[in-house]
Amino acid sequence: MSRLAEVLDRLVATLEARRGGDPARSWSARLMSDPKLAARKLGEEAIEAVIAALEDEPQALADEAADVIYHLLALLAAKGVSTDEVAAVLEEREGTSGIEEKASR
Ligand SMILES: N=c1c2ncn([C@@H]3O[C@H](COP(=O)(O)OP(=O)(O)OP(=O)(O)O)[C@@H](O)[C@H]3O)c2ncn1[C@@H]1O[C@H](COP(=O)(O)O)[C@@H](O)[C@H]1O
Repeated sequence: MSRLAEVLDRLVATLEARRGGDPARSWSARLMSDPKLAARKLGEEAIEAVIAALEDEPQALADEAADVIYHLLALLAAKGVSTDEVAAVLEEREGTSGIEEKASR
């Protein structure tokens, strides 16, 4: 398994462990108890990632990418969408061309 896949697995487990926890002590618990906050934070982090990319700042982009991934996982958890559901969509797309898929829409 890749290093990213391993850390994502641990992060998903951490989020589940924080579910229902004290929002004052855990940012994950706070995000999962407030899906609108989780969605807003994901949007903010995505914009920060775009800015880092446009400003050509590789380390800032890596930092913001980590924020985006964490907040996306928290939003999925908050909305009860499992990472298996996302994996199933990605698996379905494997072997297809993104360009062809876009053209058929
Ligand atoms: N990966 C993260 C992670 N990434 C970002 N964040 C938090 O997300 C919040 C983002 O809020 P802000 O945008 O206001 O903060 P910011 O981006 O630093 O501020 P700006 O630069 O945007 O002004 C910060 O409080 C970060 O600490 C994270 N909080 C938690 N985790 C993971 O979740 C675990 C459990 O954390 P708790 O749930 O807090 O116990 C941690 O051990 C980590 O593994």
